[in-house]
Amino acid sequence: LDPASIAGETQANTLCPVSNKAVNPAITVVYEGRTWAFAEEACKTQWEKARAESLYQQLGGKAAIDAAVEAFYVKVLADERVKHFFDDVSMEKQRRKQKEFLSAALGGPLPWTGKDMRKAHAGMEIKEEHFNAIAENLVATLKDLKISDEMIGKVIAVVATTKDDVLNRPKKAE
Ligand code: HEM
Repeated sequence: LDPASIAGETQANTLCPVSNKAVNPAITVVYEGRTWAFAEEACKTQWEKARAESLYQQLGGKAAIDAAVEAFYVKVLADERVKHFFDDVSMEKQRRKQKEFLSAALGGPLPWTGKDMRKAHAGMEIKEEHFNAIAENLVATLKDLKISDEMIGKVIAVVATTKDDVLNRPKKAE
């Protein structure tokens, strides 16, 4: 993915995030403080529709995801089943990365540029019970935030797509 297709904090993107063509600077939308520019009106329409339909936006966008990840790691670090995995981890960095990863996975506007989930968890000996404990903490967090069971189910379905990679299981045949 070309960085020129990502709106910056202070300047708009120069390549269209939908068509990858040069943008028309007159066709823009401001989303969470960043100005996104598009090549065509149709690109803008498509992008806005994708945002509107995303779990990311339905959950409340950046503010909601950030708050959820903060509360999630409070639970994780209090959970005897999994807290030891994070003993030597910078939690400030971890919270930032998880916000970015989950935001992208749930359909937020910014791409994930970190490690793939298999590499990120390689060599940690994470077992299914650990994965399930982590998922349980996420469900409890979302319940605390009064997210509906239907939405929680959808979020967990997205998180579950990382399971084989996080557990370092062989990839399923495609
Ligand atoms: C449930 C799905 C999970 C997701 C979406 C997830 C996501 C992530 C992400 C985005 C990172 C940062 C990757 C990077 O550095 O670019 C990470 C790192 C990490 N994850 Fe997970 N994770 C999941 C499950 C787990 C589980 C089950 C455990 C252990 C119980 C775990 C333990 C860790 C640890 C310890 C790191 C830090 C590695 C380091 O910086 O040294 N994760 N995870």
